Amino acid sequence: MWIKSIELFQIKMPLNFTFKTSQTSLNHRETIVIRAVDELGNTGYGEVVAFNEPFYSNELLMDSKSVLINSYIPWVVNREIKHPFELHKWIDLTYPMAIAGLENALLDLFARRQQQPIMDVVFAEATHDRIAAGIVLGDLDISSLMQQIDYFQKEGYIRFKIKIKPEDGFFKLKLIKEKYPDLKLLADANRSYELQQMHELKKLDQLDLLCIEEPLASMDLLAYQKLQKEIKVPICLDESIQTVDDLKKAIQLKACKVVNLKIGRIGGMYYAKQMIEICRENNILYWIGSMVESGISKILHVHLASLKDTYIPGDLAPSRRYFQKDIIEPEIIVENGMIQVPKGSGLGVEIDENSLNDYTIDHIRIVGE
Ligand SMILES: O=C(O)CCC(=O)c1ccccc1C(=O)O
Ligand SMILES: [Mg+2]
Repeated sequence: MWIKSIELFQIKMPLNFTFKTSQTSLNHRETIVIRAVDELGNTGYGEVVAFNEPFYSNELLMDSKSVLINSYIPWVVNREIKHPFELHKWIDLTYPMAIAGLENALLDLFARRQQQPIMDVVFAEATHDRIAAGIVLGDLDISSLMQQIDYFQKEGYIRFKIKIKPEDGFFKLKLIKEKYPDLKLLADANRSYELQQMHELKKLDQLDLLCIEEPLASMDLLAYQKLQKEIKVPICLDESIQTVDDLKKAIQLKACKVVNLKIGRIGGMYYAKQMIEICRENNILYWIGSMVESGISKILHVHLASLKDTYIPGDLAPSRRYFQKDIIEPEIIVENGMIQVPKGSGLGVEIDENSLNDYTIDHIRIVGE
């Protein structure tokens, strides 16, 4: 396919709630939506999910934007691309979120052009038509936390991820477990514990958690190796696994039993597929996370989570939990705790251009000469 133009829509979406983790507090989500157009007028969309501050990854949205404009996009515009994964031969992983956004847009474009669902282009395997949703609750005070769990479990959600910090993480999880023993429960510490807090970390073993995500402040896999030897609860790595080599090293060291895969963090679907294959070969459990993003990236994660051997339901909740209005049509909805995986070509959803324009704070179009 011949790439005619690429557009960047820098968007700023107000969040319906303050998203609080051990590291930060978010009221808005700013990302960059990428639209790619081919010579036949087909379009494809991807999203660059970097943040404005380095609380989660070192890649900042402004850096993703400039590397896209100055380097990656001039490379693909006015060029014949046989397959979107060709990108990864030319572009390294210095800016994984920028490359993922561009790859995802070209992949959606390519799949639509071939009239194939996006998952069929990448994986030759059966997938679920519907998947279970998962709720992530921020670092809330205990009464709001219990209230929210009560509300969402009545709505049909069964899987809950709770953001925790050392000061009160165990206390909160224990109360939740006592009141709702049957929930599928996990916790994400976002690097807030020290290895020296072993006593606090070991207490998590009492709670029958599905896993503890990214507990340690240091991203040192040797520290994780030590920790996983000491605790029974499976360690799930998120931030610490950015490349295929990181994953191989973690497996070799037995530094984790579970991996949270997010397409932006690891640089695209090309790497997601490789990591899933590696997990399968090494009996590492994997599941699909997310990053408080618009429906464009979220729905791609819904597709990925339709693989049949994910460990637990993903961080995948309805559009309206996050935003008053999403930019995909139909929006992501959850009924009885389940999300329908879109059928149809590419991402299987349309883009609501009005919403996209409403949220846009900067627009750049790059065309070939
Ligand atoms: O609700 C979501 O989209 C996932 C929330 C989440 O946990 C998260 C959101 C943004 C950045 C990092 C993380 C994380 O998994 O650590
Ligand atoms: Mg996480």
